[in-house]
Amino acid sequence: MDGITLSACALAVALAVVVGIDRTRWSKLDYIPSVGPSGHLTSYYGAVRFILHAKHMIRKGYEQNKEGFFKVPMIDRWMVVVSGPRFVDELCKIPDEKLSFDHAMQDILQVKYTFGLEAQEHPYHVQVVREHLKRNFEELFPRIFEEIRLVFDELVPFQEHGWVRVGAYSAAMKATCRASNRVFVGFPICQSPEFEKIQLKFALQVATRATVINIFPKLLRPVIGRLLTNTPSSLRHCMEMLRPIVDERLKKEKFFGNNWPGRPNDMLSWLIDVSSPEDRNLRSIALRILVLNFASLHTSAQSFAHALFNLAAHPQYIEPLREEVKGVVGQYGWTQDSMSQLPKVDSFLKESQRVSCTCLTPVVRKAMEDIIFSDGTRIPAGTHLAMSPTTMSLDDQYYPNPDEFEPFRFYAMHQGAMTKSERFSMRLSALNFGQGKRACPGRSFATTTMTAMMAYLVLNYDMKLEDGVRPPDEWLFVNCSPNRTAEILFKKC
Ligand code: HEM
Repeated sequence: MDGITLSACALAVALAVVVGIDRTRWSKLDYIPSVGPSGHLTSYYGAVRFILHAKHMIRKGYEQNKEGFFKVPMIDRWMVVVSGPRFVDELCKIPDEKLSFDHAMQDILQVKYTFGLEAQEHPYHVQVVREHLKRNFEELFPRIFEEIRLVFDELVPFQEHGWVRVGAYSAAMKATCRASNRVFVGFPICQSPEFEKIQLKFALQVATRATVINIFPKLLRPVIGRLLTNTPSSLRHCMEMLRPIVDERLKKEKFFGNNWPGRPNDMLSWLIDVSSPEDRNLRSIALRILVLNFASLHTSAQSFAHALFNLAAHPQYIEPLREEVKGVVGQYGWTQDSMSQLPKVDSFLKESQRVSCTCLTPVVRKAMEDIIFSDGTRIPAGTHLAMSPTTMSLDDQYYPNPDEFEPFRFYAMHQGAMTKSERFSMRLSALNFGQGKRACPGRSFATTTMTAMMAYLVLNYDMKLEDGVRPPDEWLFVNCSPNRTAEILFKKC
């Protein structure tokens, strides 16, 4: 054996030992049923399969453990999935100090090396979404709707007769980015392609870099993390774009306090309002805008693109949706309140989220101490515990004909008194936005904005797919993106 071969063998053995030792840390979970091989080394085969086959693997685990626990292999750990009403209820009652959202995110998103711990340590942006955005939404809705109208009129140029091809994924991304940033940073920055690019790139890079860092053993992560981090450059770009506005507002704030005439009512002003003196600066505020776009953009845009594909694949539902929108908007106009009076559009969006989720495990928590469930199952400290509402939603005990796309099934459920099982089905749907104290604070903003976008489109356009067949989704781990290149045909009606 020559020197190079010998060194390569030594390196391979060392890596196998490090990796094997890393896996033995999880031997306390041996008694929980696994999907795929469960040996310290063989489980890596399952972890590699999980990259592209998470949906199938989690569904298999669920079929075998519908009311209980199973585990799925990730590259860096096992993730335990909890199923069935009894244990979902129990998990929901465990406080955040014991089952931590922040610590799970630190591991999954490698927060320390992607956007930094400061946004988690001083989460004043979450307070702003939870309180200010909700409180001011009614007043802001006309601006959001104006942006929706402008962006779709640009994206689907008028053509007198005939169909226009539009890339559904990029259209959904652009529309969502502009509609939400109309409230986050205001006009004209919300319409800047450069600003949009910074937000999209940051979100994608955080996800990709976190995935790469997580492939390496714990010992090497600080080194890899520092080599890969992109926050400084994204933050610098975002700061450059926001500098003129934020500097001016901070200057006025100093002279006039927070009530000067003409002060814009938007996310930037609210962030300035609630930040502590140490955080009231351009850097901290630009970081919060990046983080908020990270939390809101891909989730909303992907859900909306899924809904567009589902509608274009079932164009027979356009007319009943259009009738509903015509009636309500004709009577009340485009307001936040009128958007809450569109039960068929709402049902369509919920059903779309049920059959085409963006994330199989929207709720993940890290056990900060050993957690014991009522059947005696012990989840050791350090374990990631997840729920997969989408997988449960494909079970016929909660939804009849679960694999069928039935856009008005939620509408029908609301018509009469709900059964116990239907109430749980509604809960599964809500779990796509998380649960408890850490549930998504942007839920009503996201659903109202998506409702307004869908209502505007069905009122103004016919839609179809070239061959009538929904293009395949793109899976990566537990995340499901709608097809990024497929087009939908639109015709002004
Ligand atoms: C369809 C769109 C959306 C979906 C499916 C979604 C889903 C989620 C989920 C599953 C969580 C974690 C909850 C948990 O673990 O219990 C979350 C957290 C969060 N979401 Fe959303 N979200 C959406 C849109 C938005 C929007 C539009 C905003 C902002 C306006 C937003 C802001 C946030 C924030 C700040 C958090 C972190 C909360 C915290 O740290 O306590 N999301 N979201």
